[in-house]
Amino acid sequence: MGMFAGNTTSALAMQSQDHVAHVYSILAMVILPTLHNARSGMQHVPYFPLVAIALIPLATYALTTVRFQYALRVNKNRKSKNLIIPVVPYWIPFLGHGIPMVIDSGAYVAKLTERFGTDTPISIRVGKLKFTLITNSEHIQSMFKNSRLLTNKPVTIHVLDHLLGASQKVLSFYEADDSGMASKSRVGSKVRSEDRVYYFQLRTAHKYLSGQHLHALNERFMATLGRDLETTDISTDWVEYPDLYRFLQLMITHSSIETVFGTKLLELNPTFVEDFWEFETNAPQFLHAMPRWLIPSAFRVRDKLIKSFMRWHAYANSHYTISETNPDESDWEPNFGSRLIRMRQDGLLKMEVMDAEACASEDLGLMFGLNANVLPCIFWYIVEALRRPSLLVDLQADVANSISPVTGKIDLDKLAGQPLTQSMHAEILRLYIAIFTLRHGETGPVQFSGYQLGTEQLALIYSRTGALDEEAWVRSGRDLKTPLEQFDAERFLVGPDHPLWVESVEEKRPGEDATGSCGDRQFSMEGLTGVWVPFGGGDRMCPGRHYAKTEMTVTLALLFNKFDLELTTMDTSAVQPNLKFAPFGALPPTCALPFRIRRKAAPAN
Ligand code: HEM
Repeated sequence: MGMFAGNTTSALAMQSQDHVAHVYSILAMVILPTLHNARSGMQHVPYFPLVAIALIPLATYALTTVRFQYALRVNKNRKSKNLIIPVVPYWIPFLGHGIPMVIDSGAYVAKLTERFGTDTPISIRVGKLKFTLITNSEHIQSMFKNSRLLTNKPVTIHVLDHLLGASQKVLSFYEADDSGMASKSRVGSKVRSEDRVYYFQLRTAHKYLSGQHLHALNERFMATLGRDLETTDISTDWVEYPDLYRFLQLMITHSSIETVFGTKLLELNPTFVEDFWEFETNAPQFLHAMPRWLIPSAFRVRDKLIKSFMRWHAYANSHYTISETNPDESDWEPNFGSRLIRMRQDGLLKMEVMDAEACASEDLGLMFGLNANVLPCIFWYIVEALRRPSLLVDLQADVANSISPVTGKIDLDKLAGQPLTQSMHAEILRLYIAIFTLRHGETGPVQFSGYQLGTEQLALIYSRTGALDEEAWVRSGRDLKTPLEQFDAERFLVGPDHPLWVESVEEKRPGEDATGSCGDRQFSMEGLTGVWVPFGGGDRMCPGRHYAKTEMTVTLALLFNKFDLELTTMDTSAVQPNLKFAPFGALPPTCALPFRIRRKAAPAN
């Protein structure tokens, strides 16, 4: 049975009625005798305060249940306008749903979705915070259409504060930016154009992670990783390693950092890659706002990373003058690396609040975005291929089909458009990303699908909801030969006799989410908007998604081109995605996966 099967609004209403009946019977058992006793002077009995305290949760649950059911009833009559977002019943006043949200928010949101279905958005309370869970793909699309009115400010500030350790001055600076995301400041905003930090961050990321700049980054990543794999000391004899994830972390992160941030950051800070991954392992603890005294070594390594960035910024700024207007400025140079980094530095230094430490924590944030989600995805990309030898052969055939006859090198745009490679990439993200996307109406309430997101509410969209929602996938025209809990590299492929097959597939520009077609197989995302959301959505959708795809596909292509790589254990069932990292992004493996590797012998001649 589907994860959300049978969860219709009426089922929801019936469930609520059951709750109400249950609550009333408890109240009848506890409150009525208590009232009677109270009247007859029993309040002097020593356990009376305990009974009174016990009554508070009961009364709260009763009231919130009645309110929940009332909302459902009203919605039934109103059909599609001015609908009320029902608040999930809770027991403890003020705290609301805080305890399960703090313990494991991903699991709790999944549980609520399973219980209440996806027809109606539902609201939960965590102290003063009010979240609206949007689980229906049409509601999600409707919400993302309002991008201009929405912000992710509270999330950005939480990340800056707890993950990146930004100062109070920086947090207030972000808080004060009310200029919006359009190229012109919002009317009435007094923020200096140089201080439009949200607009600046997003515009810079979009500009320098797409088009010609993306092309340059892709090529450089391929060349850098190719060089690093060539020069690594793995010989033509088999060598065993205990942990594939660790091996990839050290190997790929180095190439990825050099591509985006240049060579000097790593030269000046030789332990940077190891430090970064130690910091990253503690990301859930930081994001749960754990204080320094509870995780002192995690804080120490973060302090070290901040100092590493500061040392590098000081060096690079004294050896290179950044200028956006300089036509000779190349796409990449060793001090600052890519244009993305140079243009960010340039803009950040124009913001008065951005001192050396603040600039360092900004780049730590970008470094996190660059690596923390991609590396686990690369790991699963390789492991799922190794688990199915014929899949690995087919993926390598995609690579072989993408070799340019002119240059003899992989044509990355062609590789990115191969249907199986596209489907593999989409499936890895579907299964191994568990991320909350949050939105907030910045200037007033926001309407979506007949509901209203109040200014005090945060819309919460969980990538795993759509990823595992059978009803939504069937609605999108897919037949689910493999259950959604399982991996299927061909999940996004359709054949000529499939209703989703498109006769003439338009040529798309590099970097766009193209529909790839090759022979009798076509990659199709049709009907999955709002269902497949690993990169968020709307105007703020991850600007690094195209580069992330290159990293995954190129790593597999180069690794298996240069090396033979085999798992040394046949039973990999213990290697599961670690849900401790939900809902913060990609899920690393729960345990180490041993493997062996040897360099392919050079072809004789
Ligand atoms: C598998 C890999 C990745 C995943 C799953 C991922 C996911 C996300 C998500 C969910 C968001 C928030 C989107 C929203 O709120 O709608 C985001 C934002 C962002 N990502 Fe990624 N990301 C990935 C890789 C990358 C890479 C490689 C880069 C950089 C090169 C990057 C840079 C960014 C930036 C700069 C933002 C913030 C955009 C803003 O200012 O709102 N990401 N990413």
